[in-house]
Amino acid sequence: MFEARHTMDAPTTTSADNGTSGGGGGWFTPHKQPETAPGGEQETPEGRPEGRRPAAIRPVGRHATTEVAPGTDPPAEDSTAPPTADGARQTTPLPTQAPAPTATTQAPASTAAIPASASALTSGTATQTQTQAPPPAEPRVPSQRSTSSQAAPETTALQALAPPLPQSTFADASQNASPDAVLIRRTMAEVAPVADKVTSYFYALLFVRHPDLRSLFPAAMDAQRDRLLKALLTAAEHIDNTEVLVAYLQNLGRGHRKYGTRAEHYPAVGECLIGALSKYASGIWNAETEAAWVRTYTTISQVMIDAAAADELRAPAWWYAEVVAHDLRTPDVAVVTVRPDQPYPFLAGQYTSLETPWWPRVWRHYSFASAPRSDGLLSFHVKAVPAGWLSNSLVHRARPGDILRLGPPAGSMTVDHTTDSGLLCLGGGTGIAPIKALVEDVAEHGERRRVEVFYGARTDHDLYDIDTMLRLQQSHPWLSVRAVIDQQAQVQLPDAIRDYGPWHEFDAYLSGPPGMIRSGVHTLRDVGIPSERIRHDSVEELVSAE
Ligand SMILES: NC(=O)C1=CN([C@@H]2O[C@H](COP(=O)(O)OP(=O)(O)OC[C@H]3O[C@@H](n4cnc5c(N)ncnc54)[C@H](O)[C@@H]3O)[C@@H](O)[C@H]2O)C=CC1
Repeated sequence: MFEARHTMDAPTTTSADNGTSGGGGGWFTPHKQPETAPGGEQETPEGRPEGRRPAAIRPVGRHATTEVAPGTDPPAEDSTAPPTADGARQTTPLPTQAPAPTATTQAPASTAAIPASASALTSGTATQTQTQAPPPAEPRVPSQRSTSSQAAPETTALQALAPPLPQSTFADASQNASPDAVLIRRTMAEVAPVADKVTSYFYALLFVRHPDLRSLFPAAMDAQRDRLLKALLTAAEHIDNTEVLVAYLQNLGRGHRKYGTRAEHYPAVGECLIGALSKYASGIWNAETEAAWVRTYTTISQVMIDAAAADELRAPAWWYAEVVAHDLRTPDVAVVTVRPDQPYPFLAGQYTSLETPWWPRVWRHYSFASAPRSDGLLSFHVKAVPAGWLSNSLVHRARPGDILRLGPPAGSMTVDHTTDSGLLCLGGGTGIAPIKALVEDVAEHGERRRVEVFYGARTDHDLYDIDTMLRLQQSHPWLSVRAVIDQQAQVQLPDAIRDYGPWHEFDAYLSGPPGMIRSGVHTLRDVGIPSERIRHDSVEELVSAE
């Protein structure tokens, strides 16, 4: 289902370890190395480009737990427990209430499962402080195409841009796995039942041992704390799939620049990752397994570091953007238009990550609702969701003059202009935003490609952008727009296409809620569109943002 046309970013450098060298061959030092105090002496990297390689990592798992004194409290966190998505108060925010990481103490369970999607290593500016209760998880809007690259809407970690790695791409990855991959997956299987504990322990270790890194993360870690770990574990699990993984990690590395992530942070993360895994996979953990993780993490982090370094040469870590228009289309949907402080290059169909001044270091993904414009303005369709603090602030609080921050563009749900295939576009709710951008993109290329848009909404009142779409239809004879309203239609959005077609000559684009994406992929395959011609935002990412 993941299309193969995804364009990989050019390699930014020759990455250090390809995962096949000897154990501990990177700057990441296995636990058998003499331990040193946090921030103390570290192994000198060898044979690496100057300056950008991080220092040695020292895993701190069961072999190092005595370094964290029992009863040691992790760095202070907001004392106000963040509300959960359903409005309830969370009683165990992390890492504040996480027991000190020791060999015998378990961190509190989180709600996250380990293998998941995307990314966010750290986030936001370290200079801002936040005293309000942090926002709970919020649906994010992404758009990574089901291709190999990354996701939509960043979820996560190594954060907003951490495009989710398409799991299904690796359906057959278990066959012919490398020895390291076998050991990695064995570890993952071992920790799967205690994924929440691994997550909690990982962040507790990270913030106890490296308190300076705490300021890179949002005040509220409830929604985002597992993003980094998820991204790392997802990448590790697919370490054999070089092509897809490199693109994913490069995007992840670039996306982390806006959080203030630097090369020297990676060893700290690596040692805590190994520390958490070795503790909770103790039944199978041995020197061989640790060496595999060291090699794998070294490879992963080096690709990210190199991509970030290359990106530094051509783009800012983030853009400031002033709100210049705010159009409340329904009681809970706004079209927000911003003017970036400097040129913002992107492609129609991509998404960005967005931070408001009201929730520092909390980023969410939103797709660009227009193709690139000559005036440089960008627009987003934002729906205020229950308990979604960032989306509510964008819909109900943002006004012209407010300054937002934008991360880099991401996602590969873009139009392939090398073909003249028709485009079948399904947009559900605010998922119509990138679909509109794709239509504008086709129009600007002056091609006479058929574009068939199906726009789904719960009620006719929810068709907040139908006027725009109908205007486009009037202007372009090659464009057809059909509204599918749940309350009135016999079938939901994806199945509605069955009454039209044939579609087997079309490229398909899906954008909307995860359920729509899932059923849409099934329907599209069923009507004869091959998987490699179906593009959509990452379901993993969408799910993780719910
Ligand atoms: N704002 C943006 O830039 C983007 C938003 N998205 C995602 O789009 C979604 C939009 O949310 P809402 O507007 O509340 O949409 P919604 O929940 O009201 O659903 C919109 C329509 O999608 C279809 N649909 C929904 N669930 C379905 C299912 N299980 N099976 C088949 N069809 C289904 C129906 O036609 C429904 O009317 C969010 O998940 C958001 O993350 C995706 C890309 C961009």
